[in-house]
Amino acid sequence: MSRKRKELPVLEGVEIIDVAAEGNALARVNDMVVFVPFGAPGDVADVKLDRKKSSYAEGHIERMIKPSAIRETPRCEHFGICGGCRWQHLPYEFQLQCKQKQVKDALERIAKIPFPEITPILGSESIWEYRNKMEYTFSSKMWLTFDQLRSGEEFPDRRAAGFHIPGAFDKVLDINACHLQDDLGNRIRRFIKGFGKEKGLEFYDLRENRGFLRTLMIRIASTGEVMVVMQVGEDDQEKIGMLMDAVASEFPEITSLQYVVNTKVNDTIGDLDIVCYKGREYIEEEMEGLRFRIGPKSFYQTNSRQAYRLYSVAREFAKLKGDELVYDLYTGTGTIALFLARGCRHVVGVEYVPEAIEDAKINAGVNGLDNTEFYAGDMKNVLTSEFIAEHGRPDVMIVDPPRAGMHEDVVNVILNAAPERIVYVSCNPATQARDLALIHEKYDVEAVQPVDMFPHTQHVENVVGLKLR
Ligand SMILES: C[S@@+](CC[C@H](N)C(=O)[O-])C[C@H]1O[C@@H](n2cnc3c(N)ncnc32)[C@H](O)[C@@H]1O
Repeated sequence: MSRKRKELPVLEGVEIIDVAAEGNALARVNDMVVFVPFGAPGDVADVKLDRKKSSYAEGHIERMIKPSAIRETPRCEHFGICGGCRWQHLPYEFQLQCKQKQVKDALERIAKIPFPEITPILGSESIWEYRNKMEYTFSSKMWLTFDQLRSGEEFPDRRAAGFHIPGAFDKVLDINACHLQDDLGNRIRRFIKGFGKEKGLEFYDLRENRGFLRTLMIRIASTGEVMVVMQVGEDDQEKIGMLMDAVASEFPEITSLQYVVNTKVNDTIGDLDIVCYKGREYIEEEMEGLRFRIGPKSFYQTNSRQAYRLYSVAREFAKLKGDELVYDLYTGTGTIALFLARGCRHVVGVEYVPEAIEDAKINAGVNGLDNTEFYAGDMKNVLTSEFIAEHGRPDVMIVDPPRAGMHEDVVNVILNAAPERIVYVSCNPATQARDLALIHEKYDVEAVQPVDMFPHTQHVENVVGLKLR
């Protein structure tokens, strides 16, 4: 979304024919693929090119000639500027079809292995307010839209709280309402922004690395518990106390109010001490009677209800009878491991982040599950043939790697361990398909079930059940 556009041509009367990667729409003009953000299949429009490469181009809709019949009015006032929900103008049913196709295409074009019919994607029951966690950034440099710039209006007060614009690290789109989380999240953010302005608390200058209000994380659990973590750029206890007291008194429903002082240049807080100002240090999520403690640094699937459906699919594909040894690789805070622990003999969880492993152990204790053990470290270093000799050959392996998929060494150790079943949960069908092509050496795909965790985005989760041949 650069403002310094090179003078490239306007392509007239372009028909959008499909959706493509990164949530863009796609057109074909004289054998050239043109990616068009916020287009809809069926749109006919004049498209101004912004970037041209040898094999493809990127452009934006300059003039709509005939909008697609499937278009819907986006709910969000920030649609088209905010990088978040790029598919709000597409009906939810159509979004689901696109995600189903994304999974099928990856299996056909990348994995190139036989697979059974893909069961219809499990759509999200809530398509709004489905996120349990949101993170906002405060900035002294509000992003000005093209319309605002063209209007000639002056914007002397550019303090903002919202989201980064892709490709503009120092500017933030001021958000009035985001519909991805319960409206309480909007009210808390708006209150802190208003309070900050009223009391003269400096909004962070991301270029100068100066200021007080930096970021805000809001978690609203399905149990109703609410966590707020305010990141500030100065260790000024008077200001911190004033802000925290005001938030606590305005929002008594907050059960965990925390802050962190960060004077570093980057705004990651993984290495910093977070101070609990009021309430408990964690909130709890609940799933089938299991309680999961979530601290400010803990990972938890952001769509709680769909996480339950995702884990239920994983459990179904694992076909546990009760006496199995299960490995849960990339276990995070051990949620899948604990979810399965009641239905098998023993679970071994492995994960990179030591704090997540600590959470997993705590959650095992909270739930009285003594048939689990967890290990922290890089998968390719931890999961070795020695590790398997020591902990036992697994009957079932659940793998849920990050977007990059699995390291080839890890795939090889899994193939040598040869569990009866593998359940591969993935947030990236392309890398999952790449890994499946290797796993296919010894395994057949038994079942494929996509799950939608993120309505209005192009992201899709996919679960594949595999059986040793
Ligand atoms: C998609 S998350 C899965 C989390 C968990 N299964 C859940 O549902 O909550 C992927 C996890 O893999 C971990 N991870 C990433 N790279 C890793 C590596 N090289 N070795 C071990 N774990 C890794 C991440 O920290 C993250 O917790």
